[in-house]
Amino acid sequence: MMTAKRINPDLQRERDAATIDPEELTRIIFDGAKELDKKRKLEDAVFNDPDYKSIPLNFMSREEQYEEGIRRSAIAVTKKEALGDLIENHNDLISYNTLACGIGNAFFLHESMFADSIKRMATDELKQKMMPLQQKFEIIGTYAQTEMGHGTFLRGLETTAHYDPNTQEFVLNSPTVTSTKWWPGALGKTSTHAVVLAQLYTQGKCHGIHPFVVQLRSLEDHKSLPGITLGDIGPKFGYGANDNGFLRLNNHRIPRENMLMKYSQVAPDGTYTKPPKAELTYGTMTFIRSMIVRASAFGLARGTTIAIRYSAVRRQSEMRPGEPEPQVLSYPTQQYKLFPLLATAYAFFFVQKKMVETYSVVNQQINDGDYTRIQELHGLSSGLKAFTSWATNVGLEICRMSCGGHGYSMSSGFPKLYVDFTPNCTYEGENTVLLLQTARFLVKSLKEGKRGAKLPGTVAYLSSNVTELRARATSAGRDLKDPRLLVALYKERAMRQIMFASDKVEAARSEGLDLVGALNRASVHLVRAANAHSHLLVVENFHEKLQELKVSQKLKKTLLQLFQLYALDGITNCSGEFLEDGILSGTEVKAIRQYVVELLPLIRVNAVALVDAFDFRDEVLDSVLGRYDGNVYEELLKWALSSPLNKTDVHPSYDKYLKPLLHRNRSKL
Ligand SMILES: CCCCCCCCCCCCCCCCCC(=O)SCCNC(=O)CCNC(=O)[C@H](O)C(C)(C)COP(=O)(O)OP(=O)(O)OC[C@H]1O[C@@H](n2cnc3c(N)ncnc32)[C@H](O)[C@@H]1OP(=O)(O)O
Ligand SMILES: Cc1cc2nc3c(=O)[nH]c(=O)nc-3n(C[C@H](O)[C@H](O)[C@H](O)COP(=O)(O)OP(=O)(O)OC[C@H]3O[C@@H](n4cnc5c(N)ncnc54)[C@H](O)[C@@H]3O)c2cc1C
Repeated sequence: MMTAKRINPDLQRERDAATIDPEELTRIIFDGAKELDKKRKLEDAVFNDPDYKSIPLNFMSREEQYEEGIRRSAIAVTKKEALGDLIENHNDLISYNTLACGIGNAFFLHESMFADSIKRMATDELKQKMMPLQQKFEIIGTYAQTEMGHGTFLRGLETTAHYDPNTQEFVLNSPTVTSTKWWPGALGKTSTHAVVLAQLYTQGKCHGIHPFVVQLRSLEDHKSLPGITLGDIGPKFGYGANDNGFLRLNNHRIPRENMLMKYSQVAPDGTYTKPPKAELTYGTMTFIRSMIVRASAFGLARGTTIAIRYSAVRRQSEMRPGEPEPQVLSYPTQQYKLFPLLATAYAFFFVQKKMVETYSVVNQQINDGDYTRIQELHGLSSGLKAFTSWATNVGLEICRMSCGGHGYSMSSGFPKLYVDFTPNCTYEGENTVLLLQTARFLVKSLKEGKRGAKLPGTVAYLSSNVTELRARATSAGRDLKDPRLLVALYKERAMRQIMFASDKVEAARSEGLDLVGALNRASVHLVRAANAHSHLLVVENFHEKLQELKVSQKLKKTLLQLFQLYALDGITNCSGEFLEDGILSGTEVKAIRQYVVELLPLIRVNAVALVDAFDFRDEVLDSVLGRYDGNVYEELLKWALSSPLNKTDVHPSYDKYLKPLLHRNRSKL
């Protein structure tokens, strides 16, 4: 993209009129001036490097995309070594890789799920052998769990690992077509190794799924090893540069030591020792789920940046004859589409920080052998992953449509943004399934709370009862814009939804259904309850952040408006749940609907500044509509002219097909 020469005057006016300093907010989003500086230096390192330049992805075939992804990912590994202090932690690494690899990081799973599984679950000996190879990129790993027949139901996986005490090896097989490993990223062509999840058999008994490190390809010529059949699963909705793959195993032998045996073991004679907690095998998924909350915040921030900047530049429909056409951002309906999403992006930025903090604290406890909070972490990460990724998924499509026709062009950046984001709702646990996991934890917590047990932080409110919650809400006063009241209202709504779903579970139980059957019968209500709980966590956390942040008064006021918009708009979207138990009256819901509309012009003053604060460089945004300088029309024309179809004035198909058609009657004339 060209460097900005002149800023579009409409966009400049928006920036001049803002009451907040976007930089103050950017520092908060990126955890302070030092971290922000590091982020920007990383961006400079990538975008000033000619090795990272390529033709736009949209003009490449899938094979070219794959090759370009590998090229960039490979050079990113070598260049990263020269960046020293700029890459201090996992977040820096993700940011760097996302920037450098651009169209798709071929080694994401190598550096996340493959490495994390080994770190988390391997014996010290296996760790010492594998980690240096992994870290120096002498091998490339992926995480092969999902099969053609099962992704969600892990206990139903069919791949087998039979222990042979004579050779002290596991023999791996894919016994059916449906047991073919299917979907793992970078499995088809790139990876040399995988953590493979398989049903463990020893001494004639099945002990359920366990992870094994399996070499797939030769480290000399990259050919697949005997007993291994590998390939790419073909083109997908998005992720064109990634070789999501399939894997079949045919009597493939691996040494006993390649089982990840920190928690469960198979002794040389085949004796099995079970783990202290079966769920420990699932830890790597919890880790990525918590990262998806972060990806949701960034995804929605990116969508709203494009849509709001473009809406400030786009003028349409003179209201009265002769009047200048207004910026579409000035229409209340356009504001109503976009500003609640802007507020949501901020709410998600704050909640992802909480998610990451909680994950790191509980994960440390798990490493130290304390498993008391493992269920809470699972309930929290599953709920927030599902809640935030669904909202972002829907929000991105609203952003795209708010850009009218130009939103449909690849140049808008939306098609790639959407197709790459939407699998966040599916992978790492399909969202409905995850909300059911959260609900299971909520129902249990409610029961324990009633028994007087002390509940962990995120569900502590379930040890109160609705009368207490109602009394607390009333004591907060009845100013419907008061954050304390809004949090109390969300709390009561969540509690009531959880109680309702629990009652349905109990009713099914009293009809004689077992717990699983009862949970299944009540599952629609349970999903609603988990959703309401996750919504509450986002609202409550946003409120806590408002109180903690040490910022200028002007920014505080704007953040408060965003909080109010997020919370009030959320009520209007689920008003039935607030009305049915009298948490709010019909008159109050109507008043809230009006407050939402009244907040829109207040946010409007700072809308562009609020998206500028997300600090997306044009190269990252990759959108003609969302450019910082707002020079949309000139760049749209340039973009179209660069389309390969425009390389020649007359396309070769003219001679092949059009000319014979157009000229077919000429000889008869
Ligand atoms: C600058 C940009 C910045 C961007 C930033 C970030 C970028 C990040 C981007 C992310 C990109 C990600 C790419 C990832 C690629 C995808 C990888 C995959 O999909 S890999 C494939 C992913 N595949 C999937 O995710 C598969 C989904 N399926 C599953 O996880 C499981 O089958 C299940 C959970 C649904 C059921 O399991 P099952 O064994 O049948 O269990 P039951 O139901 O019978 O419950 C038994 C007990 O277990 C308990 N428990 C369960 N889980 C956990 C846990 N994690 N922990 C603790 N506990 C857990 C449960 O609570 C219950 O307890 P209790 O009530 O008895 O006390
Ligand atoms: C882009 C992409 C990358 C991926 N990368 C990897 C990877 O690297 N490694 C890997 O191992 N896997 C990977 N996966 C696979 C992914 O993890 C699974 O697709 C995911 O876990 C969902 O499982 P499924 O496909 O079996 O869906 P299904 O479970 O078949 O879902 C289909 C429908 O059934 C419903 N459903 C299923 N079970 C229940 C239930 N118990 N109760 C109610 N409803 C239910 C779901 O809600 C959904 O509506 C990837 C997938 C994608 C799309």
